[in-house]
Amino acid sequence: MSWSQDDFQHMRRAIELARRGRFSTRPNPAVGCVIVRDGRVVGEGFHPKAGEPHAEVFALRAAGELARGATAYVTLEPCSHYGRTPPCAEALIRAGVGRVVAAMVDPNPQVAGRGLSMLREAGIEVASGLLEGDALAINPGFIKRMSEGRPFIRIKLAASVDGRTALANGHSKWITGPQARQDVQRMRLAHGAIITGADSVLADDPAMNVRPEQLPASLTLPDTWSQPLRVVVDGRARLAPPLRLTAIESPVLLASTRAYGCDWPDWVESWQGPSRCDKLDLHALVAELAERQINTVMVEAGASLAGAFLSAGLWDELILYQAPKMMGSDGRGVVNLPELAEMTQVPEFQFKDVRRVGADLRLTLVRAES
Ligand SMILES: Nc1nc(O)c(N)c(N[C@@H]2O[C@H](COP(=O)(O)O)[C@@H](O)[C@H]2O)n1
Ligand SMILES: [Zn+2]
Repeated sequence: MSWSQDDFQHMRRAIELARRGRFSTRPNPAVGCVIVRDGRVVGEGFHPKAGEPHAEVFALRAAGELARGATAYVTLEPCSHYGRTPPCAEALIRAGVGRVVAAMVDPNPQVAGRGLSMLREAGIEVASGLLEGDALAINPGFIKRMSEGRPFIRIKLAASVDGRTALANGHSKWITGPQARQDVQRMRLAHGAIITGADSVLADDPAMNVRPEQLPASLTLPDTWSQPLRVVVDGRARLAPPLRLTAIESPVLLASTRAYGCDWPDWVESWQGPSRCDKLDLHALVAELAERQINTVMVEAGASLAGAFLSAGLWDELILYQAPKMMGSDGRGVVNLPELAEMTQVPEFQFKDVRRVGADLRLTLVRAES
């Protein structure tokens, strides 16, 4: 498929529009649409929130009669099904567009190519795959859940340059600087759930929420944003109020293998899952989160739980903030892994991105290519 300079320009704009919804559309994907007639943009739209119209509908409304014979650039294949809203493919056909360019096929099994087929069958010229990599990068969680049935899991770690997270006596505040901590706030916003462990809650009494006043000033929060679900892996149900985490009125899920002997506020739900090797089965927890339509999960946990997610293969991206400090070999390590006897057993990663955040480094690692 060959694309013109104009095609690239309009799809780039559609991607920019899609990104406006990235903090508010979950469980839906963030999608953008641009309608162009005779080289002139006649309509633009993005999906702001699940339950509200899709990007194509906003763009068609803006274009009105000018949509007839126009080209619609959409970052995701137009939908073909009745979900919370009617099919966009039908709306595009009714509006009489002449050409539809999609960046990628919708991995939702209810759509999966049917939207593009409907358009083709109606005589519309259809092309797909323009700036696909950029479109894939907007919705990693939606794509993961639709194609593999589990959320995209990001493990966040913070350590000194010698890989320590705390002194031997447990003191750990603060390893990274204020800009790295602000970066974590921004990252939390993009996740449907944040997971931590009971040990971290008992040691640090964290709130685990997004604090808008701590977000970068350059970031405009849409009115429709929501707090991520805060999840605590508390296998033996050791937690009890009062906790900062449960005092803040936004959803918390306490995941354990047994019942609690105490009462929690209405916004705190306890969920009992199966155990595996005497611990809460993390596969079952992740499946439960997918069932609850959580697309992206950030694990912000201590060395044991982070290591357990890694060892179980339940991860897609590792974010490691490294502070220019040394805490010495008596300090605590960043992840616990089972004892390894051979170098061939050492888990290998590859760097996807390395950048400075204030005084610290932020390393993004993914699985090594085999
Ligand atoms: N092409 C397209 N544009 C949008 O703006 C969208 N939000 C979607 N989403 C697809 O439709 C499903 C959600 O449908 P409802 O909002 O429930 O009607 C979502 O799972 C995607 O497959 N697609
Ligand atoms: Zn749609």
